[in-house]
Amino acid sequence: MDKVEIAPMAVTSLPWRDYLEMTKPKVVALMLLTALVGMCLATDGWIPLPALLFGLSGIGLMAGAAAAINHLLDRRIDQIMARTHNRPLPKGRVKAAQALLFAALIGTLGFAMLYLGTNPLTAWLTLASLIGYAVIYTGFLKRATPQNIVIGGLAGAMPPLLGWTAVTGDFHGHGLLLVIIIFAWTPPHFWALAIARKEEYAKVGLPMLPVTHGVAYTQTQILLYSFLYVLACMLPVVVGMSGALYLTGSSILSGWFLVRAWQVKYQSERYPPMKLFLLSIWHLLALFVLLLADHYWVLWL
Ligand code: HEM
Ligand SMILES: CC(C)=CCC/C(C)=C/CC/C(C)=C/COP(=O)(O)OP(=O)(O)O
Repeated sequence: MDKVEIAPMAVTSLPWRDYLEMTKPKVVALMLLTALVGMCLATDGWIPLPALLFGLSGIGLMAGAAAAINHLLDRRIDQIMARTHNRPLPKGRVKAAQALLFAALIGTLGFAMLYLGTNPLTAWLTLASLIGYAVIYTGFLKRATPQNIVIGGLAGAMPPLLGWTAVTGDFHGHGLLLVIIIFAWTPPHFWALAIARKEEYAKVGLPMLPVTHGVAYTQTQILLYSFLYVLACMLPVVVGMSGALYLTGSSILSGWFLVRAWQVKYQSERYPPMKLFLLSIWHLLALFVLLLADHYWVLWL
């Protein structure tokens, strides 16, 4: 019997994949983990189910909408850069109007879920984060200053606080402290990649730090922000939010990150910046899992 062959195009051109790609699903997934940790640390009991379900769905949908707007506004520069030229908009698989409609739909749905299912504070704060990333960072800062990701990084760092307020309906310094950790993490995370992609950013005229100030200066900044990051990682212990398990685990993680950041500065032939970019993602993930483990470990003792 003849084999029935499935044409590869039939698989690769499924439109939902393009829409999913525009939401930057892996980035949003890590953000949702940090939001979940914010929720868990906000309470000693169970997270109320509506806050958990509507909170995570709403934050995820609005972050996905912000990412889709980023794809829309960046479609022309994305077309030129090798890393991004295959994206749905530059390739014409999704039209600009479709992307806008998609972002508006999921963004509105996310806002409604947060407003009605959690509380107005969380809905407005998440909207502010969406505007911070999609409009202020993408539309303005990214093209204006090499400090773009330091300032714009605040929007991406917000999810733990959003998770916190989804549960409590109120600000708390401890939630803000988790934001500070991600805020300090963002420059080593992004500049490590920016060094590796320096030529591409220069080609499209984006003023990323390695383009405007050179690789050596960026490596120094990565090392300095890595010190800030490990200091920020100690804050949960300093304020008594986390205990011995977190202290032990995060100290090991911090030492490891500092050694790698030091190597990026002084031995980059042995440890290239792109490796630090990948490490940064696993590092933040491990750190937030530790915060969670420490929280429940202490409660169950
Ligand atoms: C302004 C702040 C940020 C900037 C400029 C930035 C930049 C980037 C860039 C350019 C990539 C793409 C790498 C590629 O396509 O190969 C990336 C990947 C990634 N980022 Fe960030 N990032 C930021 C904040 C965050 C935050 C807050 C998180 C999560 C808490 C995060 C998690 C990730 C993850 C998980 C990936 C890997 C995605 C994948 O492999 O598809 N980033 N980041
Ligand atoms: C509501 C809320 C929590 C909003 C946060 C939204 C969000 C998805 C932030 C992502 C941060 C990020 C990946 C920035 C890279 O953008 P880039 O344009 O520099 O990178 P690119 O060239 O890969 O697109």
